Amino acid sequence: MSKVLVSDPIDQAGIDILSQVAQVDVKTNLSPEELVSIIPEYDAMMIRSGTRVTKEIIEVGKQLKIIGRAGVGVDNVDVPAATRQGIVVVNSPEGNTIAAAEHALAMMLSLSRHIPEANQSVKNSQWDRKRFIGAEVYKKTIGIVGLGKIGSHVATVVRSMGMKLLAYDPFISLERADQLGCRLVDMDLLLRESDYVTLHIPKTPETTHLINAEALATMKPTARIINCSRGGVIDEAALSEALKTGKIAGAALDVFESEPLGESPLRELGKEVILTPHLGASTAEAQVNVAIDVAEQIRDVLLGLPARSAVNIPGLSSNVLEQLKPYMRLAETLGNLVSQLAGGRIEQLNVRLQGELATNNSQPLVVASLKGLLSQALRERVNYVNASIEAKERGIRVIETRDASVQDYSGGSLLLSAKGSLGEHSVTGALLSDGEIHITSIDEFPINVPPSHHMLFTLHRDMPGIIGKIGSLLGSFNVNIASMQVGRKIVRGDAVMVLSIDDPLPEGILTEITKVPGIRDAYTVTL
Ligand SMILES: NC(=O)C1=CN([C@@H]2O[C@H](COP(=O)(O)OP(=O)(O)OC[C@H]3O[C@@H](n4cnc5c(N)ncnc54)[C@H](O)[C@@H]3O)[C@@H](O)[C@H]2O)C=CC1
Ligand SMILES: O=C(O)CCC(=O)C(=O)O
Repeated sequence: MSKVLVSDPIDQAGIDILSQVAQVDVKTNLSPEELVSIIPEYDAMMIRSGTRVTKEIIEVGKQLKIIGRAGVGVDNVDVPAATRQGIVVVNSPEGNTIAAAEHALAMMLSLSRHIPEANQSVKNSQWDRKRFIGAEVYKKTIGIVGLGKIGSHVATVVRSMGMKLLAYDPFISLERADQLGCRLVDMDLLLRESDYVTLHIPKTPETTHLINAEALATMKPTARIINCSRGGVIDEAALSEALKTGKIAGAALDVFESEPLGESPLRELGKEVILTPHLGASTAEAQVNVAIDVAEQIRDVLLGLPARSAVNIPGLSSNVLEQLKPYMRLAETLGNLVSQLAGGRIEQLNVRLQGELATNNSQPLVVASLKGLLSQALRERVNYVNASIEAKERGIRVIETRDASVQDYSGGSLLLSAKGSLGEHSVTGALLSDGEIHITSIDEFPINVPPSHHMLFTLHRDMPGIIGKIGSLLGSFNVNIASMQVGRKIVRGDAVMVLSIDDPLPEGILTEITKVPGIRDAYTVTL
């Protein structure tokens, strides 16, 4: 039975799903050393933001197949290291959207009305109403940085509160911003005109310290900033200074450069600052959503099924995946076949999507072709996650082409050709109406055979008696032929023969076959 380590608090709904297929160990607050020592026995990890899944943990986690992040941000996982090791990393892109947006809104209103300080004063038996004069958000301008899922929900709500909306997001269209009632502007204008700035961006090299001393100096002295996205997008030292010197009026932060927040000048500030301990996703509803979403994906991957929100399998959204899955099987089979025909070191793989297939996203098919191509060399070490990296590291050049004009099979066909140190070979395949894979050409010779576990291919002169000779030779070695087909372009020219055989070819027989007059080459293949 598979073993899953849950190393952060996860809702029971997720644990129940995992328990259907695995032994689930919930061990929270582990030190990095403890994690390193126990991770080798686990097939999957489920985490929130508390666990840092470092390269060291990944490297010793030899059994790991999947790391599930019950939330959005995967910046606490070394995704490149996981990818290299073929570990799928999944998240829950939407499970906590509303929770995080509502936390930002709560922060904005709390900051405007000094709710935390006012609450504390009443609890301290005071009744000071003058100290807590607030500001209304109605008719004020809010600048939303990052108009993705959370930023969009914030926009929808603040619009209905009568605020004027500015947005900065270089990856969002004018139409989308328009739909949300936002004026898309540059960052400088957003900072200059906003009474409230709310950040909803990932932490990337571009967004790190996006809000620095210079940016803060641009803001109005009455402006307030809210960060419920990622620590590090604000320079905390510069922010503390700007608050202390009155360059801006307030800040509400849920996330920090280092978590848990240690010694910080932010702690010394008064009612102009609200700090929460990364609570954006902490609602009962969001925790159920993300736990179910991620646990289902871990369960599926442990059962050999694809994950719907993998962050490190390029181009595989769930819709694309469902539609292309049979063709990915085809691509993988053809990749495996062509690598065995080409033999030696492969230098280049051409992937041609033909007919209807030419209108599809090629990336999943390329990845599947590479997985098949490398499966002889890497066996189970290669998967959809690391196939592209492994190919790149081996210097395999990948060329993708499309030809919609080829109308050979309904649904289209896929042609792979591999060029290597021993020559070049090509194979074409398609799916028949029942979804069965068929190899439809070898080195441009038309054939129509389903792949089988053991196969023998010959290139020979099309002349009487040759098929009989191969049959007798195989018989003399006690090899049983399950099926046989010949493909040729012209009568008595060159031809290929494809045999499905019941057992692997015994040692030495391939050399005997190549000695048969008329046989130019012979290849044995295991699929
Ligand atoms: N505080 C908390 O507990 C939570 C925090 N988050 C964090 O909130 C952030 C936003 O999450 P979602 O809206 O779900 O992500 P999303 O991917 O839907 O949206 C992010 C947006 O940021 C934009 N963006 C990327 N680089 C940018 C740049 N340089 N400048 C401006 N915009 C840029 C993208 O175009 C995208 O529209 C993430 O960092 C996520 O980790 C999410 C959930 C809970
Ligand atoms: O797991 C959590 O509570 C943090 C959520 C979060 O930051 C995210 O989903 O990106």
